[in-house]
Amino acid sequence: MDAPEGVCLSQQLSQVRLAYPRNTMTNSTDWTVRSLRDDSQSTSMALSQGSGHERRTDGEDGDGDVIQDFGSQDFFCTPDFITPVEQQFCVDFEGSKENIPALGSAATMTPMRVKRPRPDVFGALLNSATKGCNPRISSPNEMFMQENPGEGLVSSGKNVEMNGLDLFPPNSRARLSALRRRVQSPTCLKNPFLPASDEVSPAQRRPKACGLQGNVGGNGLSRYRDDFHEVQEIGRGCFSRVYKTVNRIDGCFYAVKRSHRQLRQDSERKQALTEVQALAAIGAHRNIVRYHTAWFESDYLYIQMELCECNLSELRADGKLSLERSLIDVLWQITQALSVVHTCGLAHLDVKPDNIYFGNGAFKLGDFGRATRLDGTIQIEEGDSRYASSEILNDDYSNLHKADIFALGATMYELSRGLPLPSSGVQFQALRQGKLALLPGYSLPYQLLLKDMMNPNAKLRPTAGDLLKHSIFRKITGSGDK
Ligand SMILES: Nc1ncnc2c1ncn2[C@@H]1O[C@H](COP(=O)(O)OP(=O)(O)OP(=O)(O)O)[C@@H](O)[C@H]1O
Repeated sequence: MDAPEGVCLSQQLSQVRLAYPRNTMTNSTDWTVRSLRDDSQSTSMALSQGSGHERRTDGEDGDGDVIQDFGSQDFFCTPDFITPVEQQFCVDFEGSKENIPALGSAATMTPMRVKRPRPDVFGALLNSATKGCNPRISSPNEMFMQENPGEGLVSSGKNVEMNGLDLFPPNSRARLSALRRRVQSPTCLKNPFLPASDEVSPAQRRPKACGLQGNVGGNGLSRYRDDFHEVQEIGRGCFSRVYKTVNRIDGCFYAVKRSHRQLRQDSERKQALTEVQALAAIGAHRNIVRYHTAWFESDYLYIQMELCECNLSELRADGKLSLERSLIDVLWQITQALSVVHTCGLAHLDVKPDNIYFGNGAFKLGDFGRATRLDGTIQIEEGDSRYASSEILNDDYSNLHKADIFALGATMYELSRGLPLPSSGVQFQALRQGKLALLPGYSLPYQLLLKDMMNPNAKLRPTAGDLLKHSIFRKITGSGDK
């Protein structure tokens, strides 16, 4: 062979090295190596001399030459790769499926697995598939090929395997199911910054196999399952179920609320999103149940929120809320929440003991599912009639912030009295006329304050801002001018 041919071969060999993974070795076609080595000996010494890669062993072919690195027969294991004229080596995998058959095209090729342990490759692959990060990618195979050119591929007859899973053909549902089965929820991480009392126990951190019905998204993947470990169901309302969960990344507990129904119509989605959008608009406040994020999955709405311990109805039932002092504390904190809500131009419209939570050392207003704008630009859905003021019942929405004050007064009245409020009848009417029963054991200023808050005339009720200045809170704030 003359020099130019040798140079050409060297260039081709270096291309092969770029294109083909190491260790894809077979010893079945060493004739090609031998002939090439003989031919190229004069100009491609690096292939056989001084490189230190060549090693003599007793190979199966009896020849005894198995070369384990660059220049070995492994780079020439198929006739495809030794085509001498206008040879087209695949340097760029770039997700092109055209490259794939070449790996398995030799009839005599011994299947040999090249595995690189990549524990997260499926999770990453599926995650990015969900998020549609690359619109050019139409299958997990292509995704892997783009992200890991030339890596982890295994020749196995007609198809190519990755980590033992045959990934082709691409349009196979069974293949996707197999892929899905291989995805294991990661274990929840421990948050080292949490106090010991808030730590998630090892049992709670353990991955769980099953849970919510219909938890898998339309593309077979679940953000809920991926991001959260479900501990238990903690409550049900008319609209949703609420689960105690642990976030797998930050290791903290959260409440995740999932709609009962699949929300397919735009109108029902819009309605369901009221709570999310109201909470997002208001922002974080110590006395408002904190909203973190929300998403749709299989047409169910999921809302990630701060986890609370209990609500006021439960506290009252446990006898922990009977003292005036503790009720004034509740009133002070929820009035602060209402002050923020009203300042943001919103009304809650469903203030009641069930929707006031205790968690992280504070009382918090929650369930903003009926929140609306004070300016009346959003359709109003009335809340629980037991706490509804007379003007709301008469469809007068001109003082919506005062409707919240009435509902908070009614809430405090109910908790103080220890009896459920009527939803109709004489007593129901009396309360809307400002006729409150005496509350034995409670101070006069406290009772008068509740009477003010439940004044039949909305305009005469104090605003949240007025309330915060009331002298009854002096012990809490150390100030107050009334
Ligand atoms: N952030 C939270 N932390 C702890 N428990 C919660 C939380 N949010 C809700 N819950 C529990 O889940 C139950 C149902 O929640 P919620 O009342 O908000 O459901 P809903 O269907 O949206 O409301 P509604 O029935 O009032 O329309 C509550 O009664 C409460 O026990």
